Amino acid sequence: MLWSFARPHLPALLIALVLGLATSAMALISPLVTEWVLQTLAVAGSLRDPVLVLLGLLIVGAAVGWFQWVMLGRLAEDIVYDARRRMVLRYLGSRVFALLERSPGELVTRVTSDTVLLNQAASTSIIGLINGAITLVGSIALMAWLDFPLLAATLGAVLVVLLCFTVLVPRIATIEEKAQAALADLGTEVEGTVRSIKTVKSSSAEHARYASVMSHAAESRRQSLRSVRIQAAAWTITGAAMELAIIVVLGFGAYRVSTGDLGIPTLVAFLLYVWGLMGPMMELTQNLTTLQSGLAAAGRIAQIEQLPVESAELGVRITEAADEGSLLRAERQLSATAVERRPEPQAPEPPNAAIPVLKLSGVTARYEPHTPPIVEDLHLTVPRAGHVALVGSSGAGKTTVLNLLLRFLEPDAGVIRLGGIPYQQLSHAEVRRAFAYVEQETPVVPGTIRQNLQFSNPDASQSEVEAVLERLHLAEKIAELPDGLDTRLTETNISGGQRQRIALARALLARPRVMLLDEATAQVDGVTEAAIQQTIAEVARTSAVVTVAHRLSTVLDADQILVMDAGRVIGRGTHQELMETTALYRDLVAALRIEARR
Ligand SMILES: Nc1ncnc2c1ncn2[C@@H]1O[C@H](COP(=O)(O)OP(=O)(O)OP(=O)(O)O)[C@@H](O)[C@H]1O
Repeated sequence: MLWSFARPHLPALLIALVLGLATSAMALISPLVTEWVLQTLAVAGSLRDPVLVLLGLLIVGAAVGWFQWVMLGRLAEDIVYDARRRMVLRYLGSRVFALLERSPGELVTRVTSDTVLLNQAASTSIIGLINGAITLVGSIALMAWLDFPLLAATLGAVLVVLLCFTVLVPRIATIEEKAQAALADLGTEVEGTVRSIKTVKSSSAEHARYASVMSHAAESRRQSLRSVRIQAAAWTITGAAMELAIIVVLGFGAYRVSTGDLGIPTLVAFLLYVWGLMGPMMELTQNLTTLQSGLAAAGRIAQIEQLPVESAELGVRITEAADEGSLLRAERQLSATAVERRPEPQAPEPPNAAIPVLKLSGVTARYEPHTPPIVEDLHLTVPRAGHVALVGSSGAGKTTVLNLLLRFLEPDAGVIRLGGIPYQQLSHAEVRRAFAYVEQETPVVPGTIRQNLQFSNPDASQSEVEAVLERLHLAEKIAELPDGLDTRLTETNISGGQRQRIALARALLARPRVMLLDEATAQVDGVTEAAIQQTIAEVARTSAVVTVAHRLSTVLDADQILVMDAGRVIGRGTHQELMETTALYRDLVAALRIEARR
């Protein structure tokens, strides 16, 4: 899996490997040159040549080392960038409720921190492992050439390290996985606490939240500490084994020098190799541990692939980084959506204006398979112009109808038609292009107010934007902000009602065939209420408006009202008709009257 992230960067990886090997080769030559220096000293010869060679090795080694470092850095960043690109595409292409089911904190950590663990594993440590292994074998070969008995003593120590690897490395992998999962949980906790900070404070629940977040922080610490302990053990054993090897070589070598079997220059060169072995041994230990964290991260990143996507074109493979095709297809699909969204300025009326813009026939839908349907056998016709209001008690399935219209949810049975064409024959983008949607909780989309207003119609002109702002009584407020329309929209610089009006302005600028409005259940201020009412009335003259109505004024104005109860439509008609025929409607209206009077 890890290799699949590295494979597209094979040429860079190979160059970095060759450079690494060159650096290692130079490090391997140094002790031999040292032996040469010592031997030259013993015969009182000129030191010029060996010293020049040593200097040359130093300079070339430094230059190659620097270049390799930069190359590896770039490679690592390329891998992260590529993985992030794939993940974000997958998020944007996935089915809405599959994405919403996962915690935002977790989705964020996958893109931000898991990718960083991955990059090192897929670049530096793959190369480090190959390089370390080759250097190790090279050192051992050169040591065998220098003195075989001394090598046998050294290998004893190397064996200890290898044994330690086989026992410890699999454990590091398991623990790393747990440590990263604990980190993601912590992310989820912090994110949720910050998001609900007002509720937390107003309920004096800081302590409870603090305890909960800190218990996750403690768990993360505990898992990371376990990982640190094992890594420390691996490092200590490696270090101690190498120290031991040096002592053995020193003692045994000194004995062999005293018996005349070994020259001092050879012993020094051999010792330098044993010292030099430290490098590759440590490199191997380090890289194996990094590789384990990377593998755990890659596993978590790969889970993103299980998010079901809306269409095959958006099915970006995360672990098949070499599969550039899937990535380009998804990017093309997204940009095609952006192009399609631009409304045609004078869309010619289709020849048969009698065909309703939306028609739902016998639609049944559920969020999870094998659960009771949330909407059952729904029939609904939305004419090309006019206002259809959905009313009903909480949980009746009104928002679910909007989810069906926007194709966030697919029906289990029945057909939805847009302008007479079944949804199945249209792409998700083609369906959504017909709509503008104002959510109940009007979220802040990251960006400036201008971007928030224009992202569904980037071609809207300045005068159109100004006109819409004027109409929704927002112009004055926006003029007061430090950067006007270019002020970043935050949760605090705009009030809830103003944010709703911004969402409404965005919907108006999109000039949709159908405007969907999920009214806020909470009371909104008078200005916003009047703006909503006036907007619905104006838009409904030329196009369709479907509202989930929570206000009396909205209900009274509607041309057609559907009363929903437990997923079914139990009454439909005008206000007058329903007052006479439907008891639940009378109750609802009575409740709204009380609300309105307050
Ligand atoms: N993503 C989801 N997954 C599973 N069940 C869901 C999901 N969204 C809504 N439901 C369930 O569907 C039912 C209808 O919800 P829906 O939001 O459509 O009701 P509503 O009529 O709009 O209510 P309200 O007026 O309170 O917003 C509820 O029982 C809810 O628990």
